[in-house]
Parts: sequence; structure tokens; C-alpha cells
Amino acid sequence: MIYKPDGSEHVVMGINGQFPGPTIRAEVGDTLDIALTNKLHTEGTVIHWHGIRQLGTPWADGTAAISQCAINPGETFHYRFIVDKPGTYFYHGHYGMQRAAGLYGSLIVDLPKGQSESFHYDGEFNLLLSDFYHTSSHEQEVGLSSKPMRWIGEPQTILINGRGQFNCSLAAKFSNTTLPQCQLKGGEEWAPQILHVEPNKTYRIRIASTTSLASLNLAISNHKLIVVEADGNYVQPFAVDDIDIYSGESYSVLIKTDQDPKKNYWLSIGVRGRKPNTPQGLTILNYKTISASIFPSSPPPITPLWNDFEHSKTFTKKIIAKMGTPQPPKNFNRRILLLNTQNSFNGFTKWSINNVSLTLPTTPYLGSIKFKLNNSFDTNPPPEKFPSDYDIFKPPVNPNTNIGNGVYMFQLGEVIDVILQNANQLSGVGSEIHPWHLHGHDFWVLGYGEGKFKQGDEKKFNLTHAPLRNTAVIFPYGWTALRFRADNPGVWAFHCHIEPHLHMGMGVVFAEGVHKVKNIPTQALSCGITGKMFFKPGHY
Ligand SMILES: O=C1O[C@H]([C@@H](O)CO)C(O)=C1O
Repeated sequence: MIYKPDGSEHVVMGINGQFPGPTIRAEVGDTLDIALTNKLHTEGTVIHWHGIRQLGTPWADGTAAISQCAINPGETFHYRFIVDKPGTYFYHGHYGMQRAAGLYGSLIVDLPKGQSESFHYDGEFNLLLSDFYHTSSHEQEVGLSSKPMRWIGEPQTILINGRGQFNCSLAAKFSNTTLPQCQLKGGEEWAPQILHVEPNKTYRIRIASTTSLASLNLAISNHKLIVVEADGNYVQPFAVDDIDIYSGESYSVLIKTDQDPKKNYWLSIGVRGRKPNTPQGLTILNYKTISASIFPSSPPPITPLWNDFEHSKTFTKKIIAKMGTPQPPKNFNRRILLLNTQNSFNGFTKWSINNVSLTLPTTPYLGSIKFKLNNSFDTNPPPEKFPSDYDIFKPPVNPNTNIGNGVYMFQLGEVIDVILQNANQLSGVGSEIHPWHLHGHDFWVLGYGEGKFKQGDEKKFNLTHAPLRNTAVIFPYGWTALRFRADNPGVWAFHCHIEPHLHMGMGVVFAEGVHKVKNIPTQALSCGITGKMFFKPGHY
């Protein structure tokens, strides 16, 4: 339970009584053994761990949701995995819309003892960004699944580490119009976490976004941000005034505290990519030389216009791999084109990929594939391309979609290209941003382009300094090309990280080398057809 600054109560999900959940900090090489007890009364849960690959100690799961059964109320499930990559990550509920309800926390992996980063810093901060709605995630879920669909709209507040303002903005304080609500019960809980710094030092700020919907932009007055990490991968450092961050992504930026130490400065976060209706999220960079309660002398940075997509593209294209980091194979074995469309199905609004809207089966894929249970999901391969005459600039001529749960099956070790193709929405003129997130792998981002992907566009692919990431955005009416090696035995979701969009079917399922997956705990197979197979307790 948290209190809104207007004094009313609001239920959120927490972990160990904390919202957001505790920050988990580990070192490369550590084995994390996490016992997750579901204390919810009526619904199951599963957690997805960004940055975690399946590494084969008794059983590990970066997949959640699609390859294991939900952890039932009262049950405990043991996640165990080795962390093999340093970086800024987070974990979140991947069941229903539990992430929107607040089920998330940070996961930070440090280099092994004795090793240091190639960049120097004197101190660090961790900012986990999220968006907050005053309607419950259940109400949202019902609305999205209704006929006609009731859209969730824009969030009421942007949260930084679970804290934010509503009807009580810091900016209002700044203009000396202190709102009375700010004094009410719960106000303290929402007081921003201030970044206390010493002059003439370098700080690393870890920033991750687990928003339900919002694409964000972050800036600090008078301070350049030097980007050094994206989704747990090093990038060639570059300096900017502000960064865009989409749901599912994470960055590390360095700042130098080389400004007037007799002043404080705003850190501001605003909404991009959709017409915003959410106040800026704010906190203060406080030079410890002065009190943190002295307000900055100039207003907070202005977020670039929400539809200034050129600004976003310029930023995104600056992200290239750090020199000397692994580069993509020059050739691919298989190329899959995925057309993203908004559709209808019997009057319900859906998102579809190549005209299939994903609805997960009741039996976990890992069990279905490993034990060859061919009736538990659609074993016809899903389409690998879309009609070449599809006009991405117009609403779909045939708005109807299919519902499905087929799997793109890869040979272990194959090099896969995915071209994500954006298109016009269901009606009217418009095309939205979608951040696509892949479980269990990083991919190289080969490029972004305008309009429909066509023969010859691959000549523009970046094969020499392509950044590795686990989330990549598609811009309105554009395409994004990715390459990865299917070298991680398992079943892996690939989906839009906007939670309502995934709920409406915006995802696909990849699988490779499932026969090699060993030690699946019985509990992970305890639902659907595998649940009726009478496994003895143990691992399969
Ligand atoms: O899935 C969505 O639905 C709405 C709108 O397209 C229809 O209300 C919206 O903005 C989405 O992102």
C-alpha cells in the first residue's frame, strides 16, 4: 500500500514488503539462488530477469511466463542462475499485468572483484523508472480485454525508484505555488530521492525503464550525459544533453559535477513518443556544498517535443558498440520479417505479428516441446513474412487477425535475422513506437530505416560496430533489423515491452535446442497437459 500525495490510498504490489522490490546486486560469476514465495491470495506469478541467460546450474530461467507454470499462491519457486555479464538490469512480473501493478526491482551485476571498468567514476546512483496509474492493473486488464476495448490512457505520474508527485509537483514549488496537498499524509513517501554529489567528481548513473507504457527522456540541467552502457553492453562513449529510454531498456551515463557548486540542478524526466498527459518526473542533483532544500535557480530542462522523432533517431543512431566488442557474423542462416499491426478479432482490439496475435497456451512450451506434446500448442510454423503488397502507410485493408501460439523453431547455433516492420494503426493516421525485448539473448542492432524494408536496404546494415542489446525500438512507419545467434537452448519470448500491447498479443515465441534443456523442476511443469503427466517431484 502506498499513499498518494492527496492522502488517498493506493494498492501496489511489492516484494518483501517493499515497493519497488529490493535491489539485487551481484558479481559476475555469482550463482544467485532466489526463493520467490507468492503471497498473493488469488493469482499466480512469474518473474522475468533481464540480462540473465540460461546457464545450466540445476535450472535457470530468464524466460518466465511462457516456459514455466505460474507459481501458485502460497508456493515458493527457486530461481537459480549464474550471472555472467556485468550491467544494469531489472526484474519484473511477467504474468497478467503485474508489472503495471508495481512488481519490479533493480538487478545490478558488477565486474568480478579485482576488475574495474574501462571508465572511471567516484560514485554511482541507480534510477529505476516506471509509470504509475491510479486505476488498478486489474481494471486496466479488463478494459483492454473488453469489447470495445477501453485503452489505459497516459499514466498519472512518472516514478523514480517508486517515488513521484501527483498534484503536488516540485515544479509548482519552484514557482512558489506550494500546493496544500503536498503537506498531506503520504507526502514523504513520495518525496524524491535526491542525488547528493560532491563537486568535481564523476558519477555513474544507472537508468533502467520498466514503464508500462511511457517512452521517457531524461536530462539534468547544465550537465552532459556520457553514455557508456546500454542493456548491459558497453557502447562507444558519447555525450548528449538528454537520453531517450524506452520500456525494457537500461543505460549507464557518466556525469561530471563541474558546474557551479553553489547551486542545485534539476534532473527531469518527460514523456516522448506519445502525446503526453503526464507531468515531468523531477528530482534534484544536490551539490553537497549547499543544502538540498535550495531549489535550482533555473527551471527544469524541457523534454524534447513528444513527436520530434528525429531527435529520438539521432540519439538512437549514436549508440554503437564499444571498439573491440564482439561483432555480428557476416552472414545469416534465416531471415524473418515481422509486420506489426493493430487489428481486430471479433470486435476485440489486438496487436498482431504477420497477422497472428499471440495468446499463450495453458501448457508451458518448454514441456510441450521437450516431451513432444503436439496438441498443446499450434505446431504449424508461424508466418516468416507478410504480403509484399501490404501498404504500411494505411490502416489494414483487412482489419481482422488470427489468434495463435505457434513457435519459430531454430536450429541450435543458427544465425537469425529479424526485421521488425512498423505500420499504420487500425484506424486513422498514425504509427506508434514499440520497444521489442528478447528473452535469453542479446542481439546486434544492424540498423533502422524508414518505410517498408526492401531489397537493398541490407546494404546499409552496420556489421562493423553494431551494438548488442536486448531491447530495440521500432520507430513509426519504420523498420529495425536485428541479428542474433540462436545458441541458447530454451523457449524465448520476443515481444513489445509495452505491457498493454503484450497483453493484446504483440509478441512471438522462439525456440532452439529444447532437447538440451535439462533439470526443469516439476513445479515449472505443474500446469496444462504437463500438469496431468504425474511427474514425481524432481527435475526433468
Ligand atoms: O493499443 C493501443 O490502443 C490505443 C489506441 O490505438 C486505440 O484507442 C493506443 O494508443 C494504443 O497504443
